Amino acid sequence: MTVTETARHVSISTEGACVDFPIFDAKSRSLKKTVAGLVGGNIDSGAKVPIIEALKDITLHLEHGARVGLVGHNGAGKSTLLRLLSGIYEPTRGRAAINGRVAPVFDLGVGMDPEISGLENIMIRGLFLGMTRKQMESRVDDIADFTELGDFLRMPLRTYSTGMRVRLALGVVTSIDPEILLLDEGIGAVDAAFLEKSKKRLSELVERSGLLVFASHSDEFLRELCDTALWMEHGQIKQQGPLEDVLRAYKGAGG
Ligand SMILES: Nc1ncnc2c1ncn2[C@@H]1O[C@H](COP(=O)(O)OP(=O)(O)OP(=O)(O)O)[C@@H](O)[C@H]1O
Repeated sequence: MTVTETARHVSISTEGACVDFPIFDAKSRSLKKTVAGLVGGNIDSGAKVPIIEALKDITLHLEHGARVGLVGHNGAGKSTLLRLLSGIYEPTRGRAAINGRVAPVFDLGVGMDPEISGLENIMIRGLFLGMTRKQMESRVDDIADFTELGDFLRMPLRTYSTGMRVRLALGVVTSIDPEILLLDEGIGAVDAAFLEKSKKRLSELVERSGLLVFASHSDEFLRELCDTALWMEHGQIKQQGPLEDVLRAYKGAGG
């Protein structure tokens, strides 16, 4: 597919989209005692079954070229929004339309098999992220070099430390060519030197991708990858605009 064709159709639109989670085994007494805090989505305890309103009335239009950072307190709805934008969650109400091939990178370890080797996992993970076998075959050597895992690449993944797994996953993720890249920060486990090395590859990945939405608690990372931002609070969009404006407002509000 040519760049122009990609540019023409890559987009995400949502209209009044809501995502609710009914909780069937909640303890009603302790819920009544709950005081409203900054953290988490809204809980509607009026109904028979309490409902967590993780996302409420999300109206959003993102086009090719968008580089959007997601900020907000714990439980504000960032991960749920990424899942809605990826098509993993259908809106409970409202609508969401996604045009383009999505690479959801929420959990770096997802799609990894502990019983097969690092090299085999590189292949499997690449296919899961929408690449073809041929594309992965031409990239596997480069990924293997990047991870610096050497002979461990022939060992089963279950023998890896957490940081080693993240190296492998980051190697694969940063080698793909996604139309829509949805990224949840999960890279804390690698050592500082490797993180520095990953930044360049991450930036290049973002440049190659048609549209980026990146949920992160790190200003530094957001500045590196995004130019606009969306501030989520209690499942709603509190502010959307240029990255620095949104960061300033969010920090000013105690974020
Ligand atoms: N599978 C689920 N079942 C029930 N409630 C959920 C589920 N997933 C998310 N929630 C609720 O939805 C709200 C939003 O959660 P979400 O994970 O989207 O927040 P977040 O902004 O990504 O938080 P964090 O920064 O802590 O990762 C929270 O109140 C959470 O309790």
